[in-house]
Amino acid sequence: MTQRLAEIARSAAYSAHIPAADRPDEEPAVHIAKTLLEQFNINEMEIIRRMELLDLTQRELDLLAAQQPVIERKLAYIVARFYEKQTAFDEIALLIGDADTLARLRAAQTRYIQDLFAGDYGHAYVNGRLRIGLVHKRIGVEPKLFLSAACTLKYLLSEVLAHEIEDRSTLLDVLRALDKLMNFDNALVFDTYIGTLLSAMESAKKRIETYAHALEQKSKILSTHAERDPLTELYNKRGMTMALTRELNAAQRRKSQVSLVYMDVNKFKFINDTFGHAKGDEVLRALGEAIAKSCRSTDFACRVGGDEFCVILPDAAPDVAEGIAEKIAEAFTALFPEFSVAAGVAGTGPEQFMTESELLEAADKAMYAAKRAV
Ligand SMILES: Nc1nc2c(ncn2[C@@H]2O[C@H](COP(=O)(O)OP(=O)(O)OP(=O)(O)O)[C@@H](O)[C@H]2O)c(=O)[nH]1
Repeated sequence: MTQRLAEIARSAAYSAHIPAADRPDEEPAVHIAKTLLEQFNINEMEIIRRMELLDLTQRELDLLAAQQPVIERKLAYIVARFYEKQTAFDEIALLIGDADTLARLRAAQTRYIQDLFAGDYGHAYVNGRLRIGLVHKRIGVEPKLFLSAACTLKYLLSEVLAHEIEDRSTLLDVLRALDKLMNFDNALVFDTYIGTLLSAMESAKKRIETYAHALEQKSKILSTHAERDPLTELYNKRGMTMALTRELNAAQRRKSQVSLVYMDVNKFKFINDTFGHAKGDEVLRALGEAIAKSCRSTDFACRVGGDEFCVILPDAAPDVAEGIAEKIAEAFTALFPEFSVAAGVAGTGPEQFMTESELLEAADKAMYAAKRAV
């Protein structure tokens, strides 16, 4: 390993030796607080590895640095020719867009050419190449356009070097070194380009996940609404049907009973007609509350339409359901002594089972029988 590469390796080994927490320049894991080198995990060892992969030696780097005076003399010419060639492509001219941008790009390109022959290919150099990838991604320069620029520049530099270096063997060595260094640079540019693309995709994915979660919550709320009666907040007919089907299936599996209380307000039409619709609503809400308070959390209190209510009681025999119906009726009459409710009960299981509609019909019939008996 040459002297400069050995120095880089020593400093990498030194920083790897110190625990992360004790390293003064160690940044917290916040993305924005990290340098590009840190974000892309490029340390001294990585720089050396990349150079080794391209067989780019210190001798070659020194050879490039030795060409600095030649390049410095021809710098203005190279930059001018470079933009002449690049802006001949419509899409590149369009991308550059205006004179100010062109002036900024000229300055950046001048610095890059100087860097190529400055002899220092450490941290600052690599950081500069990574930044180019980042900027190209941000302003939307596609890799094919970047490669076109890299090719144009290499051609111009080779042309100038070929003109200035008389010794053919030295010229070939310099051109080979230049080729390797520019490949080293391009790999860094592409790494940042791809890395930036990936993090943009990652953040888009996160945004989509957040959006999907919000949608899921919203659809849960909507489907809850679809099963609820807005006046009493009890299950509506749809919610009742779903719950009854589910509970009958579960009871058949468990070989248990399901009972149903069916009830309505006696002469509700009269209440509406005499005291008004608002009073009718108040009575319905009160009955809904009385039902909800009288049953267990595993029961389903439902308003199936108009003044008709029902309670599904899983794991309950009809006599338990009778007790609940009485409790509801008492709670209702305590609120409205002048009004009354009628209730009917039916049960099914644990061996033989009625269908949903048979059970509903049986409870409804029992309710009408009770109504007639008053
Ligand atoms: N206030 C109010 N009335 C409703 C609502 N939904 C239905 N109704 C009314 O409830 C009444 C139900 O009347 P019926 O089915 O004849 O019941 P009823 O008068 O109690 O008769 P019986 O059951 O035989 O005692 C109808 O007048 C409907 O217009 C509601 O949400 N609010």
